Amino acid sequence: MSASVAMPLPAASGPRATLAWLGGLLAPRRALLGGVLLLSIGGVALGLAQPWLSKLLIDDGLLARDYRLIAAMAALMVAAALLGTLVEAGNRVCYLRLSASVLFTLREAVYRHLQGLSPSYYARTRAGELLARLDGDVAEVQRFAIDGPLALVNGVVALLLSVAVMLQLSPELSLLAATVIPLEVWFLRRLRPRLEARTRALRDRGAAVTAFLVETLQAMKFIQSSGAEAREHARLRALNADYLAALQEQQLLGLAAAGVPRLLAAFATAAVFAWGGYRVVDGSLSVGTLLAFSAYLLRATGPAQTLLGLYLGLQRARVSLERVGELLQQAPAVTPPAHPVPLPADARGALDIDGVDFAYAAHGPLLLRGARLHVASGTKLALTGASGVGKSTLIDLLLRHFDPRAGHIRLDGVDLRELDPAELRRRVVVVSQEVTLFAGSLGDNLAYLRPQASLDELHAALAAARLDGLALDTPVGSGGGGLSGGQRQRLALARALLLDPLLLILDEASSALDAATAREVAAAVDARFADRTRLVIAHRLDTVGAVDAVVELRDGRLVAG
Ligand SMILES: Nc1ncnc2c1ncn2[C@@H]1O[C@H](COP(=O)(O)OP(=O)(O)OP(=O)(O)O)[C@@H](O)[C@H]1O
Repeated sequence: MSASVAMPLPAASGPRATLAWLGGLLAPRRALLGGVLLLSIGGVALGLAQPWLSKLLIDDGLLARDYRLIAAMAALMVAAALLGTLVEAGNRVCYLRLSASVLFTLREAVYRHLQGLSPSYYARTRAGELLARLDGDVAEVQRFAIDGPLALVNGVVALLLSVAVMLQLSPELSLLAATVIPLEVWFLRRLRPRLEARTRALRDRGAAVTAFLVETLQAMKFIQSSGAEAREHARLRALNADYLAALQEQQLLGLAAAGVPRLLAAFATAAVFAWGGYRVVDGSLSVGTLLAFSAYLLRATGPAQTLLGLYLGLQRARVSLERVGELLQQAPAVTPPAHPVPLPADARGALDIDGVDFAYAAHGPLLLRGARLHVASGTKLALTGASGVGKSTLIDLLLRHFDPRAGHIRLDGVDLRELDPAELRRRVVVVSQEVTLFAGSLGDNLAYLRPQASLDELHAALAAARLDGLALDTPVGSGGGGLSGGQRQRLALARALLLDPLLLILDEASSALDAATAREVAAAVDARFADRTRLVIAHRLDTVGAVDAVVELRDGRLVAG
């Protein structure tokens, strides 16, 4: 499963590139896949031995009244069934291990890729849509990646073996049974494009329902306060109706896909019995041969159906491959350097913003143009600017969520593009207005950025952030449920107090606190980080304590305030 990280992503879009990528996924599991294939072929061969044994039992044992042969054949049949069960059990175990390892690797690889995408990507993508692709589509791809080769090998082997035995038993009846094949091929060709289109529609509509649920469940309080429950209920009903329509169409096609070949197989069997029965009556065919032939025909229609199902499964998997492929083709906003430069050992948090241009869209208007600022280490700087002028964007640039279009940002003389992003984000810490908390205890959330912090450190951080009224085991709901807005902000500040940043950025970090508490917490933060560089964004500068300088972001430039 460790192959996930090193696994290359498809070089190009399209099902062929993604299939090649899947081949790469299976390559390290060759041995397990080979084992599963061998065991299933063994199972198929053992299953196919049964009708042959019954033919021998009838023709050479029963009709020839050879009791020893009858006993031997009966014993062989039991042995074959027993061995078949053992082989099947071994096969199940190997199959489960193989498919779980492929599923997890695939999901981890896609998740890892998603971890590298920019905040802009998440701003425009629905979480439920991602969930549907990461869950349903990845599972569909995995099923096909494993079941595909297995069904193919099993189906082909079983079909070839059955056909070989049938030809051996009666070439004439074999030819008769084969007449339905061209009809099946014609039917499948007509069905394929429709099935693919319906499957895409079904998966898209399923994802729309998931996206709706994820969004509205998170916003339930707002929906209740807005009295919008009936409207959202109606939206769900409409989405469900859309889904049902797509499901019905897809199921009907699936029914036709299975039903028509079954009908054709019934025709073939009827023809074989009619003609074969005539030959038995006129004495040119033995009863045992006709019975064995019809048993093999039945066994041949099984694999034929499997191969058919595989062909249709390929259409379904292609849709999911495309949907997963679309995620994988999203390029990360920034590329980590191949050979990162470490920060100097005596780094103190000197920040240089040097002629930085930035725009969100490739050809969009510049939000920052030639922004320039030098912040000496240990300085506490207030950053102001009108709403929407780009302050949060500048912070995202400092964390290297994006790269500037022109110019450089340096921390202690090293361009951010040359640093290992993980090291950068350990040393540049942002406490923002939006506090991210996970379901768990207060202590878990506090220690999230530094899990090895001692209990004493955790308590000290809580006290400094004026949160000492709360115990570490206080339960916290997802999104911080159960805590007040001010408590959440103080928790985020307490988190920062546990860290050792070179540059600490407070982006409206105490906006939900009353002025007195905000000043107290600011004093605690200043005492803890007196020698560190601090960048403070606040609408009310009187709550952040004394600052060394004020800088305003105006018209894309940084000017002394
Ligand atoms: N991911 C994004 N993609 C495209 N445009 C964006 C994105 N994020 C922000 N913007 C736009 O960039 C501009 C600057 O936004 P930013 O959040 O940096 O402003 P701000 O100064 O922090 O505002 P505020 O003080 O209101 O928080 C805004 O016009 C915003 O609409």
